[in-house]
Amino acid sequence: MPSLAEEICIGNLVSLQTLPDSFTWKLTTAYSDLPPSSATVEESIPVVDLSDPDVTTLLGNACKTWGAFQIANHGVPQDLLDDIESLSKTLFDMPAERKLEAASSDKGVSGYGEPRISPFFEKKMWSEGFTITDGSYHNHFLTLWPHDHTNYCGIIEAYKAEMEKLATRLLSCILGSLGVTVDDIEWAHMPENSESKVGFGAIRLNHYPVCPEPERAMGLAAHTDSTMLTILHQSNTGGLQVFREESGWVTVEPAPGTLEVNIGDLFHILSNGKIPSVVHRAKVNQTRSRISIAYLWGGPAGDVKIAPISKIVGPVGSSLFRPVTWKEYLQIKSEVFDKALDAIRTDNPSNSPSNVL
Ligand SMILES: C=C1C[C@]23C[C@@]1(O)CC[C@H]2[C@@]12CCC[C@@](C)(C(=O)O1)[C@H]2[C@@H]3C(=O)O
Ligand SMILES: O=C(O)CCC(=O)C(=O)O
Ligand SMILES: [Fe+2]
Repeated sequence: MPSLAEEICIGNLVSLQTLPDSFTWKLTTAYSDLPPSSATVEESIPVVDLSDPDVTTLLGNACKTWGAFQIANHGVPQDLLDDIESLSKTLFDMPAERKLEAASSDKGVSGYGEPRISPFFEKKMWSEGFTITDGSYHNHFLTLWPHDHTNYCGIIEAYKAEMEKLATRLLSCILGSLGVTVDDIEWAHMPENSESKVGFGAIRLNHYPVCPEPERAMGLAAHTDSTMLTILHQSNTGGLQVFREESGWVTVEPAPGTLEVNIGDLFHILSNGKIPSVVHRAKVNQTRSRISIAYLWGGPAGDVKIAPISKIVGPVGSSLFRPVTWKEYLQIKSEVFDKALDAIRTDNPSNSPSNVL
């Protein structure tokens, strides 16, 4: 019987020459690895310069076509990106036993561990990570860095502040491309929600160690983020792939100075389906390990319901999704994973009151 450290920590597997069966994926299911026959040229997601005068149109097109894009001139200081990347490296370089002292509890999400989506897959993913959803990372950091935790906590706080600023800016540009403003979001007018119109979701530090057989392994399986949007910083090693029906899996090469943005399920709901949430995954590498840092921008806190923006639905249109709170949506996602959007669709016969127990 393997110990918890052997069971959970990919750090113990890097010396292996072959992939254990429990980590070997058959990549023939839902999203094929092969490009569709219609895909002719090698494609890539757009890089949008945020200082471009046409930024609203450019972001709108990228969102509608891909649900993902890279951004240049985003204003996040390079030093901060370097700091959070080196914080992540320091953490993942620790021995398995040390990392496990900061493991997320059985019920909790925050802390060190496997990707949260792991239970939905038969095979294990070739990655480890650390999730920050609340203040509990202070205690985890104190355990990991007894003498230096204040410094590391400061990096997280500064990162959160910069990312929130950037996410808010992106939200207003993307809404602009749909002909609406933040004030058209119904919950934005609620006085009790004035402190934070969209809530913090999570920061996920991901580590993908060198892998003996990358073709047969999976770093992070295909998923959409539940968020409004996710801002991703990837180290200089590629691995992120986004899926588009017409193109198949497309690798997002890390371009120096850029950040990658994924549209999440909440934005899909707000836009009444006009903007897709992007299916993405992370592949691994035979010679280089990889770090990525995802800032997952969540929904509004508490009882506030998220629903398609009325002005986008229009006077005669119909709302594709029923209203849900962010907490409720995360719960649905944790139960039905990739069927979560279907579970709240108003035109899905299995969601009609007579079919809901
Ligand atoms: C706020 C959240 C989004 C997330 C679930 C969580 O409660 C905390 C972890 C987040 C994350 C990060 C990696 C990918 C993802 C799908 C996962 O398994 O955990 C997302 C979740 C999500 O977007 O649903
Ligand atoms: O590591 C990556 O490139 C993807 C990470 C990701 O999708 C996530 O953390 O949600
Ligand atoms: Fe993701």
